[in-house]
Amino acid sequence: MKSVNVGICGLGTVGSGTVNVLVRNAEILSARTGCDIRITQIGARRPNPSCDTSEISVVNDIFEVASNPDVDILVELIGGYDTALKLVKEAISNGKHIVTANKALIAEHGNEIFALAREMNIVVAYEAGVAGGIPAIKSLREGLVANRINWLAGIINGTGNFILTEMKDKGSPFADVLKQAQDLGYAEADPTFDVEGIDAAHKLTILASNAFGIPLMFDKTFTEGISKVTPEDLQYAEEFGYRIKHLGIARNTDKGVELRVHPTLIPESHLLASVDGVMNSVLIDGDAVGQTMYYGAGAGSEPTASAVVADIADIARIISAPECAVPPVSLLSAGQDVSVLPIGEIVAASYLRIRAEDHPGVLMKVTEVLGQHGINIDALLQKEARESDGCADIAVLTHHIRENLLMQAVSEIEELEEITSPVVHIRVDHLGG
Ligand SMILES: NC(=O)c1ccc[n+]([C@@H]2O[C@H](COP(=O)([O-])OP(=O)(O)OC[C@H]3O[C@@H](n4cnc5c(N)ncnc54)[C@H](O)[C@@H]3O)[C@@H](O)[C@H]2O)c1
Ligand SMILES: N[C@@H](CCO)C(=O)O
Ligand code: NA
Repeated sequence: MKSVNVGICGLGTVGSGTVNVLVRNAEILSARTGCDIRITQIGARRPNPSCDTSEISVVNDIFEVASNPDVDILVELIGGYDTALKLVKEAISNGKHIVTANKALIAEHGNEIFALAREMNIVVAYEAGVAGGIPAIKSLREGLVANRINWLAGIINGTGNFILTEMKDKGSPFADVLKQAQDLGYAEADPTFDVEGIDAAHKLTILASNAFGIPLMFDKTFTEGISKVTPEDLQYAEEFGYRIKHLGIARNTDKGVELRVHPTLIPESHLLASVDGVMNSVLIDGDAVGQTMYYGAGAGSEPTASAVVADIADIARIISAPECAVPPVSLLSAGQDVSVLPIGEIVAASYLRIRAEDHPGVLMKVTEVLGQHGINIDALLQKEARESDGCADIAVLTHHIRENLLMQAVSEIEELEEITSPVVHIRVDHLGG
């Protein structure tokens, strides 16, 4: 049986989970891959009581792992950009295959990393970085390989989904729920990455690249977080028969590719609407298969380790198989330049929340502005004025409209003297329904 030697850098939440899964399931893994997969070295600043490393060589300097001749696969689980990039490049240059859970690194430096990997004939695998334990990348790369992918949409940040769920179900304050997610090891080192949609944009960039065969285009991904979603919006959405979810959406259109992350109203009857808590889900529409949907834990120690170890097993098979039997672990294609549709050009239905002074005729003025821009109202509700400020909320669902046109109407509504605060705008998506 061929030995495959693994070096792990970083022994935090995911690193310790990876050690535990590799050790606990060693027999199953060797039966399934035909390889003896063993951890030969760990690079860590300190031991982690969540896993037993007493029989493994542990060094402080992670760069020792990158140059260790007894390491075939370097597993990067330190997170962050600069050191991680240096480590991965050094390991590739030394002929080591890479497994990483670092979506920030792949989304922002992946084009450079893959170019180097191609030169060196090295595999770089990153399943754990996208939707944690869900085999989303593997599904796109292998299970759906026959399809032209039309679009995909996903709840791909566990922390954000956890926050929206707790706010809706328990009315819990934002800060308390975020603290809980941090304590459970779900949140990024900088939790604004979760809350402001940057983490989801990293993952969407990677999904879109795999789905459409395009370069990684994180800089062109439109990103809006959940920090401005209020309990009122969650409640009004529910009254309209919708839920608000933080979605990453990638669509292949005639005019260009849509790449966007933002809070989204989706019909309450849609399967994605019931994906709650830290769970993730990815919905993919392919021309042959139609829609397929994947659901599972998007974060956490062992769920994420499950994907890290799956990548290690894939690479073990590749390096132990005769060349003619190499399984299909492709690198991202270099792709060609593609145009990404500016957010103003997308055509979507929308939810607007307009806070207005409670005077006769205000509702008419608002609907008149919408009508003048050719914006059709699908549904509307007005709430009683609050005693505190004498203002009432008007919530509107519009029909599909190009976003630039809608924004013109919104700024005209904001100019009306009875409108006391900025209009809240959340996009609506029926997700192919
Ligand atoms: N936590 C999750 O649920 C989850 C899920 C998917 C992906 N990820 C990604 O996995 C990676 C690791 O996340 P985590 O949650 O395990 O983070 P973590 O903070 O728990 O662990 C990172 C570990 O790396 C160590 N480290 C950092 N720099 C180091 C260095 N130079 N030398 C030695 N050790 C160093 C830290 O001390 C820490 O123990 C990140 O890229 C993260 O985005 C995490
Ligand atoms: N912070 C991320 C971890 C998984 O990538 C999340 O909450 O989804
Ligand atoms: Na995954």
